[in-house]
Amino acid sequence: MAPTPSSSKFNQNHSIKTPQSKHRLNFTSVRTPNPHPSPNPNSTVKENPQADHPIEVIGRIRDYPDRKEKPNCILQANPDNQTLRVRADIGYRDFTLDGVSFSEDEDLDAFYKKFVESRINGVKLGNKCTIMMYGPTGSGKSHTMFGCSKQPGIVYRSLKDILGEQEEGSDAERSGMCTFVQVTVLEIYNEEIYDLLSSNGGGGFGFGWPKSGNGSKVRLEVMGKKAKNATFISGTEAGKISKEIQKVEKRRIVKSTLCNDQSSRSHCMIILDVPTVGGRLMLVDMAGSENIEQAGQNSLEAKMQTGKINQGNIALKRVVESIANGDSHVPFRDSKLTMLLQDSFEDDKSKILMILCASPDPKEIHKTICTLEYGAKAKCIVRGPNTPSKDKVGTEDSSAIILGSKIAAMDQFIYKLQMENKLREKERNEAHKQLKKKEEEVAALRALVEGKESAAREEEINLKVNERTRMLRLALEKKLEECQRMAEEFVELERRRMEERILQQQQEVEMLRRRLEEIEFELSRPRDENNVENRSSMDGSSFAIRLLGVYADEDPGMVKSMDLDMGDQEPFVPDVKCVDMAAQKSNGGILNLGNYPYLNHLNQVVDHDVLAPKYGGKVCLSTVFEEEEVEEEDHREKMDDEEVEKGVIEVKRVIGGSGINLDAGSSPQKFETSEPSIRNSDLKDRSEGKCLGSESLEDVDPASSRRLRIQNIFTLCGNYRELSQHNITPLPAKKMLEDADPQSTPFTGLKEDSVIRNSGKENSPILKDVPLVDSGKNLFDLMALASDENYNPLKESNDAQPQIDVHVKWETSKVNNGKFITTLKVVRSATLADLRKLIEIHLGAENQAFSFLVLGDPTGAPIPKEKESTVQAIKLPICNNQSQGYLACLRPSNHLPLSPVPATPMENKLPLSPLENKLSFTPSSCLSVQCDGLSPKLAQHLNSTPFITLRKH
Ligand SMILES: Nc1ncnc2c1ncn2[C@@H]1O[C@H](COP(=O)(O)OP(=O)(O)OP(=O)(O)O)[C@@H](O)[C@H]1O
Repeated sequence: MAPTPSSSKFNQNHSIKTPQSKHRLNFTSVRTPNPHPSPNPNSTVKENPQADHPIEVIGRIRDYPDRKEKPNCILQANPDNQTLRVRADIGYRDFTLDGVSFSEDEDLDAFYKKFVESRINGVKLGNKCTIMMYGPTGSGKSHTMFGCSKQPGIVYRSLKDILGEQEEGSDAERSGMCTFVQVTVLEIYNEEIYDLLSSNGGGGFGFGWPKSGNGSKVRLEVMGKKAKNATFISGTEAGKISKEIQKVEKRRIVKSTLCNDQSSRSHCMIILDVPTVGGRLMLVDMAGSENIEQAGQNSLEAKMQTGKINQGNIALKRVVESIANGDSHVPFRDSKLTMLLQDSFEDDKSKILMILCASPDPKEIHKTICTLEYGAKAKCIVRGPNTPSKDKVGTEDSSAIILGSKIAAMDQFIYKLQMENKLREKERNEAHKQLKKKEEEVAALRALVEGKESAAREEEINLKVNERTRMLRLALEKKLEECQRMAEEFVELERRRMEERILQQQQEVEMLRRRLEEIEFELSRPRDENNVENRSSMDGSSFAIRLLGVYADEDPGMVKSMDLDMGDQEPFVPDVKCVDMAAQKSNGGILNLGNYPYLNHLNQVVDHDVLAPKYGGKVCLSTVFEEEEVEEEDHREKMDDEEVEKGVIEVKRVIGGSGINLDAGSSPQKFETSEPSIRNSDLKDRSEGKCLGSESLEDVDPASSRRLRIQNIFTLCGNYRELSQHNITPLPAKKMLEDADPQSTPFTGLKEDSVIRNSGKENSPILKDVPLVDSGKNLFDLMALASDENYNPLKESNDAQPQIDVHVKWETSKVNNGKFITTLKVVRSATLADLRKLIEIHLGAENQAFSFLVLGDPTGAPIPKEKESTVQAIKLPICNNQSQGYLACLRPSNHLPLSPVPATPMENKLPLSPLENKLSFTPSSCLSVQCDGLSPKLAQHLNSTPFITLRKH
């Protein structure tokens, strides 16, 4: 049997110190300076400057060249290459080592030269060195130790380094100066030591090499700190020995696990003795420390196997901790591995290089941290000085030495902890500073975002805002006060105006009342005084004569009904609606206003049902003509029994000037009167052909007849009243005409031949070309003329006086450019007063205040209104145009508006009754020329005669 290295004669010179001998580890040959001098001057370290770290720890971080996507590296080496930082999501942790190597940066060759070569050189000089690979499974221990096909590992490189490039039979070998080595390869599996160089079927060196890896392994016993009877190979050629080692390497028990396809299930120990110098190199490839479940070892055998593997690792851990702690007992014998490594820890010349293999994979972080913790603890082991006299001293001295060594180790450990603490504190301070800096930046950004850069600026803005708000509030209050004052002034002004108007209207009402009394007085005179002769002799007032004639008892030709409703409350705007009877005829009873341009916008049919409730309770004035439809004079006799189609001409004042077409024939029963003057009985009489003149009425009821007259007159005298409901019973026109006295009525000669014809010219007013019978005809005459569409000028000219044309225009001034108004056809005897009436009708408004200018007059002065009735139209200057008519030049009065439109919007909103409103706009001179035949008071009263509705029979 080949001698074991321990039994080699080269090792006889080395003293073997065990814990039992109480000798502490001490290196004397290869000593590295203490990198951490004790800060404590009283510590034993100072007293023992020889204190040394027997274990050096190097981190070897593997690489994953085969992976396409490399994992994020959780390990980072500091620039000094002695601190390895493990980064995690929650932070990091630093481990101080003697060196760090990343296989990505340094291949095995570089790693070897950097961290291993120096130790190998020491072995060549006779030192003892133990290089052990420690780390979790799959971390690259075997790879680092044995290498791969491309690059050899530490075993082969060290062998080569120790033996050099020697060849067999060289001069050096012949002279005996060459170096040779003895190599022993052991496997510790399941706490058994197997000799990988020996097999049951083979011999030892030269002849005992196993032929193949399949041979059964020889189990060895441990004797002391060595494997008893272990086989070794010796030689001087590195190549040969390397090949043999490669062969036995394959004999290791390898198993595929979840962590590693080729996981080493055993610890492998290669012992290289250099007998010539006494050097010894122990290379230990430990099995991976692993979690049983994680490794997928579920079977009992696998679990026991893994447990045994871990037993060696745990025992080694305990040994390291025990030595680091300075325990008096170091549990070397807890495992076969530690038993064989005892010399490495105890021999002063022995140096341990622990290579911590780790993975940068974040999944392996837990194992990596455990490995680094273990290595950091091993690095702390301190070996005390080996005093020459220690063997001689007694037990007490040895104890003192041990205690001193322990104290020194503890001091060293404390110092290291303090240094680490300081380092941590420094890092914490730096982190705190950075945190503070970041917080300041965040606060500055937040202040910038929120616009709170400075409190002073904000305060300034607030002050400005407050000042501005105060100024605005003051200005607003000032304006409010001003508005309030203006409103009060305006209200006061309006109130005064109202009062003035009320006063004025009261005066007018009083005046009307007096007029009424006068009229009553006149009407109450004896009947013989009211005959035509007497009337014609009364101041030549033709209008009064006609008025009385109209209401004379023997006037059967016309029936006028005038309703008076004293409860009128609605404001109304002057607006005239004339309904052409002829148009009604041709239109089947429906009145057509389309021929009247100024009423075109009013051309809509309004149902009486709509009007009845609206105007039923108002003060109304209406005169209704019921015209018999007579086609020819020869058929008059036959028409007595026929139902006569009736037309209604109504002139209304309606709010807002809305136009109305009345279909009088369609629903005459809706025009029921509320006045006794036109009762149903009266109407019934009418339908029977009786004349409803004053005389007939008096026959029926003298009191009511009188009342009717008074009301008619009152109505004529100027109240603006709204048309109300009239119940019109169709009357045979012929009967009415027969009953009428042609001598006693002013309408004699008018009949259906007297018309007001629409000339059809563009912009022609309704009363254009109106033939004026004579200057004595009043408005009734004129309107009666206008109601006949069958006007024949030739016939008229035969029955009446010859006519003249009067061209009416405004006087040229700054506000009026002499606009032409119309041409009127009047009889030669017509006066300017008659012209005035026609012009006012033509203009469609009653407030047209103007004066006639006699242009031939050298003064050019206007003719006073009182004299208009005395001046004939033929006195006007002759116009030189083709028609050879007369020119009536009108000068608008300044004090009255040319338009009936209210001057101010407030006038539309006056909170007065219609009567009050109307009085302010009542034209004072509207009909003055017509009143020449009456007393001044009556004439004045008639000036405010309202629009009327005529019913012609
Ligand atoms: N630095 C590296 N570069 C390239 N490949 C490597 C490196 N380290 C390890 N490997 C590869 O990883 C695999 C596992 O490595 P290895 O067998 O050395 O791990 P181990 O620590 O010995 O595991 P176990 O304890 O289970 O034996 C091997 O295939 C190996 O070639």
